[in-house]
Amino acid sequence: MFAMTSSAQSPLQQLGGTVVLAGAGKMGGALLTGWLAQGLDGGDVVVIEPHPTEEIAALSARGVRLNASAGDVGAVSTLVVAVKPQMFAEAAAALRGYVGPSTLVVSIMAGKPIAALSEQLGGHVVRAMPNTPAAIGRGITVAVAAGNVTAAQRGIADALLRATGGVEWVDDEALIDAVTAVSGSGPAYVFLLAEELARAGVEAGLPEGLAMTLARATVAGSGELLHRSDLDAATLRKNVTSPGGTTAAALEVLMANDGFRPLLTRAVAAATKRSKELAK
Ligand SMILES: NC(=O)C1=CN([C@@H]2O[C@H](COP(=O)(O)OP(=O)(O)OC[C@H]3O[C@@H](n4cnc5c(N)ncnc54)[C@H](OP(=O)(O)O)[C@@H]3O)[C@@H](O)[C@H]2O)C=CC1
Ligand SMILES: O=C(O)[C@@H]1CCC=N1
Repeated sequence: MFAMTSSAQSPLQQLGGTVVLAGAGKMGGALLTGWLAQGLDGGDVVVIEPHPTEEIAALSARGVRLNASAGDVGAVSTLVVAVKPQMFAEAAAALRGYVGPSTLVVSIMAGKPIAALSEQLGGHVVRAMPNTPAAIGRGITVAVAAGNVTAAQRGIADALLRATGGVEWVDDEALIDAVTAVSGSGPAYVFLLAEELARAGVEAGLPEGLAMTLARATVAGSGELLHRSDLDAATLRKNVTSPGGTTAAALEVLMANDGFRPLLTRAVAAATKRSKELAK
């Protein structure tokens, strides 16, 4: 768990009303963890979730209200929509009641465009794409605001998203499909790398437990080095690669014409295409 800032300094203390989180699954739950860790008062949060985990249900001890009806919630400053895009049409019917004329709606759903959100929910829409390292304050989110989002609302969205890591604002909504494919889905590619590195280690003769320990520590340590270093990824890679050594032998395979580049290009293209399909 990352450190909590003092409540006096947290912009999450000044959101000016209730935050409703619809969908407290893997990503919504990660965001909520981040908000509470960064000083958002549980009493300012309502979670709408048909099947809450024990962890989410236990947050009632911190004042979080679970499945409070729209009529009981009062003025909603912000509705964060974190249900699956395939569930949105069904969810929207119930969520509309939480949205007033000046409610900020922050959607993290893959694919769903601002126009669909505005049409189904009303309010002032920010479309955002976070990723699961948000749970430890190390996420990265890209956000785009509808034309009717006020500067104050943009500040609220920024505070909520920044509580879980970095935030990049863009003006062009069309970028979000590729963003989803790179950083939204990206953690899965990195975890797959850890899985496959361990598997390849076992094939090279390592005991399974040791192979997983090495793969996990290598991916995590390399990620942390990339995070902390001023050097770019290519330079850090070159720093591992002794001339005529073992890394050069491996990179010859990974950087071949049919290697990592075309594979990742195809993977990102497939995810981008899927994001566009989810718009419907
Ligand atoms: N996972 C990730 O890494 C990322 C996900 N996203 C986006 O976040 C959203 C959620 O994804 P993820 O957390 O992975 O999915 P999950 O299935 O883990 O979470 C969605 C949650 O919403 C609940 N739910 C279903 N219907 C409703 C409803 N009508 N009202 C309120 N809650 C409801 C689901 O309950 P039940 O399971 O019972 O149906 C579930 O707990 C998606 O739109 C996804 O595109 C964005 C960035 C990254
Ligand atoms: O797989 C998905 O559709 C979601 C969006 C990005 C990460 N998970």
